[in-house]
This record gives sequence, structure tokens and C-alpha cells, in this order.
Amino acid sequence: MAIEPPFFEKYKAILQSSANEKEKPSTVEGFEELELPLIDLSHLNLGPLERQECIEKMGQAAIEWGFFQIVNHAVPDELLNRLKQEQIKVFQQPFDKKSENNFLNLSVQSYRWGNPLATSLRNLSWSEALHISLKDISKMDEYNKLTSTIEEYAEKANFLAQRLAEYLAQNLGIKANYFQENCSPSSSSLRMNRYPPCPYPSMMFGIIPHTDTDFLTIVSQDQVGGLQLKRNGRWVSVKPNPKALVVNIGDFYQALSNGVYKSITHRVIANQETERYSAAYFYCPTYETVIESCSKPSLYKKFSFKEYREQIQKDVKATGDKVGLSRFLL
Ligand SMILES: O=C(O)CCC(=O)C(=O)O
Ligand SMILES: [Fe+2]
Repeated sequence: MAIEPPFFEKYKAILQSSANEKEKPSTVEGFEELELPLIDLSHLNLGPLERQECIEKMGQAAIEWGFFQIVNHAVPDELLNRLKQEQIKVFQQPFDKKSENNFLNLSVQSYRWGNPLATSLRNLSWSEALHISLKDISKMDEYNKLTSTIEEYAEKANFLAQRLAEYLAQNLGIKANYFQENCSPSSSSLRMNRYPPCPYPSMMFGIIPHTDTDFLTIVSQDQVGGLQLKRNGRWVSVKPNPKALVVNIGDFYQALSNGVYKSITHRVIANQETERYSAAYFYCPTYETVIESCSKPSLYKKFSFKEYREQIQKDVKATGDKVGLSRFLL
């Protein structure tokens, strides 16, 4: 049975009408490949001076890039490999099974592909994803290796994300227990992405340009490459580093930091030959948490995670895409 989602059948009309369009998404070729600022977390345990330098470097990267990569992050390679193997196994199941409403006992729409509301190639992602809200993990079959691996990974990722968020907060004078008070291991989510080979890589995206709806994201990616971010008005490719995890600032940290840390637009380019896997851990607060700028005058209205999500849902329905933080500008 076929594992691939029926991209061609579903998006036939868009594919046909877009073949002649002048303005197509950018192609794979010709992007500069950059190494993200590298933060070695082992420096936090050296001396006070190295520790301070490391924290400042992280803050600087969050200001100038909105992205950095971390090594010596204490997530074992063995666990990352196991997560990838389980991820491969789950996506290799037949499409009919993946798209069942109670697949893995998760909430409806945990398994996603393409974009049900796509109106053109610009808002169509050539990928499939399992988006697991971590509060759902208790519903999954507990004797399953996928469940236990996700549980193990989520615990490590949560610990790491909280530490990163706290170090970043030190540069801004946000109170030390802010994240402990507002985030819990079950308020975050894990999105496992699979990018199948795409027959038209020059015409469409693996994931359309977006910013992340969270405080920060920790991404584990394989060596295929394709992640790009917008830097000084240009798209640049992130060079994969097998030892590193990628971290990016999300909309909530941009709002909390009053625009100091940047939630940068990023995307994934489709690849004609090779499938690609990544796993993104979204560090989020509880729904009721109200996010408010840490300094005055505030650039943004305060909003709860719930309000923000509802706004995104409205915008996606109306435009096929999320509008994001600019909705909340004062
Ligand atoms: O696949 C990647 O490298 C990034 C994925 C991503 O941006 C996301 O899931 O939000
Ligand atoms: Fe993202």
C-alpha cells in the first residue's frame, strides 16, 4: 500500500494552473550556505567568565540571527538516532492508516500533509508531519517504542528548552522563574516532519515560509539540508551539522523580549531526489498564559496563547497562511 499522501490528485488543479505562472517560489539553486552561530553549552560549566561569554553569545545570536546551533547539549546521539528510526517507521506506514482519525490514538489532525486550504503553490507544503501535542502522549499506546522514545526525547528537550529560555532571559532581565511558571512539559509539542522527494523542487516548498508559534524551537535534522532562513532580506541555507541541534526564536519570545530577539521567517526547500526528516520541539506556554513585553514602551498588545492561536486559525482560513505577530502590533 502506498505510503505517500496523494499530493498529485489533491493539488492537480493548483499544479496545472501554476505551471504557467510567472511568479513561482524560488528554486533550489544559488543560495548561500551559512553556518549558524555555534554555541558550545559545555562552556556554561567552565568558569564564570566562560559562562557569561556563552550566555552573551547566545543572546547576540538571538538578536542578530534569531537562529543558532548548539553542541554539547546533553541529548544523547543514541536517543536522537532512535527518534529518527521511529519517525521513519511511522511515516513508512500506508497513507490510509496515517490519515485515520485515531491514528496512534492521537487527536484529529495530528497527522497533516500538504495544506488543506492551499490556493496556490505559495501556500502548499510538499511534506507530511505528525504534530504531537505532548499532553496527548498519555493517550498513546504505552508499550510502543515510538511512544517511549517520544516521551524520553520530550523530557530531555523540555529540560534543554527551559534552560535555553532562561539563559536568554538573563540578558533581558526577565525573572528567572518566568518559564517554570508558564510552561509545563505538556504545554509544548513535537512535530515530526517528513519531506518526500518532490518532482517539482523549483516550483514549491517543503515547508512554506513561516515563523514558529512558541518561545523557541529545537530542531533535529538529518544531513540532507534544505532549511533556509531569511537574513538581511535574502534567503540563506543552513548548513547541517551532525553534532548540533538548531535553535530558533519563536513569536512569543519576540513579543516577550519586546522585539529584541527575532522570530525569523524560515522555510524548507523541496528536494527532488532525497527524502528528508526533521523533528521540531516547540517550547510553548499553557493556553491561558498572557504574553506581555518585558520592557516599555511595548511594541505589542498583550495576548494569551489561546488568543494568538485563534487569530492564526482565522487568518489561515481567510488567507491560507498565518499572519502572526504583526496582528498584535500597537
Ligand atoms: O524541517 C526543518 O528543518 C524545519 C521545520 C520547521 O520549520 C517547523 O516544523 O516549523
Ligand atoms: Fe518552523
